[in-house]
Amino acid sequence: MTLPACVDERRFPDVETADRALAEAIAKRLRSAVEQRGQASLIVPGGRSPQTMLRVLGEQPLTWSAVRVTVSDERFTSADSPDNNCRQMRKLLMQGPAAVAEPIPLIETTADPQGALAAAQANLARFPWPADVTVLGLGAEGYVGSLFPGNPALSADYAEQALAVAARSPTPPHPRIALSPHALLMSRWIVLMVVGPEKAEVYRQALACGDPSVMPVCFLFQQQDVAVSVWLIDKK
Ligand SMILES: O=C1O[C@H](COP(=O)(O)O)[C@@H](O)[C@H](O)[C@H]1O
Repeated sequence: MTLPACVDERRFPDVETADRALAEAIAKRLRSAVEQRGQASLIVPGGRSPQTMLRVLGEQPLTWSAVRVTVSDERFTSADSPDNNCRQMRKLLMQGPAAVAEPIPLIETTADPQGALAAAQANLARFPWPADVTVLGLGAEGYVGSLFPGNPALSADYAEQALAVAARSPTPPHPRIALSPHALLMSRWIVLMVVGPEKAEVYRQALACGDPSVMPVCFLFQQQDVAVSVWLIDKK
């Protein structure tokens, strides 16, 4: 299958090699952003795909105090819940050298669900856009972040969108907040982690599908402004 012009696929024989290569590539970009602009910004996903990579990335030498980090999406959970993506980011990435990076949470309290979207927007105003690096996981139904099939943001005009949008997982329990397609495409480099044969099959289906309202990841493939590297491990 011919790949979209914005996509380059990088295939790896195993997860360890892929995670180390990605951590080193991200660190290189963040280092160069700090050198050129005095600051750097990074978006990371929740879920299982990035877990080891985040640990390896957090050990990389760079001026982490100049780096702001946020998550691609968040669930309405308490900050100490194992399901909280920002908690995972702090626990895995922000150890060792990366402990001094500045985290920007999307949801800080579950006490005010009505005000949560406005609060997320306010937090995201502190994030230096465009993101130097945005890492995304690929969900089983072809979603990225918490942009699940049918989310209205996937069929709206991206240029008109807010940075964060309301989202709901098809399987309960948590309502969510997701970075919008507009926000995710405001990146200098996007990496899509496709880990394992099942996800590789989802990725191939998405390339063939081409409709973001059915397989949300497709919105990454239908643009020409941002390079998207697919970090592909299609073996067990
Ligand atoms: O719910 C979510 O799932 C996706 C994919 O997770 P994975 O465990 O299949 O890697 C993740 O990227 C997203 O941030 C998370 O909230």
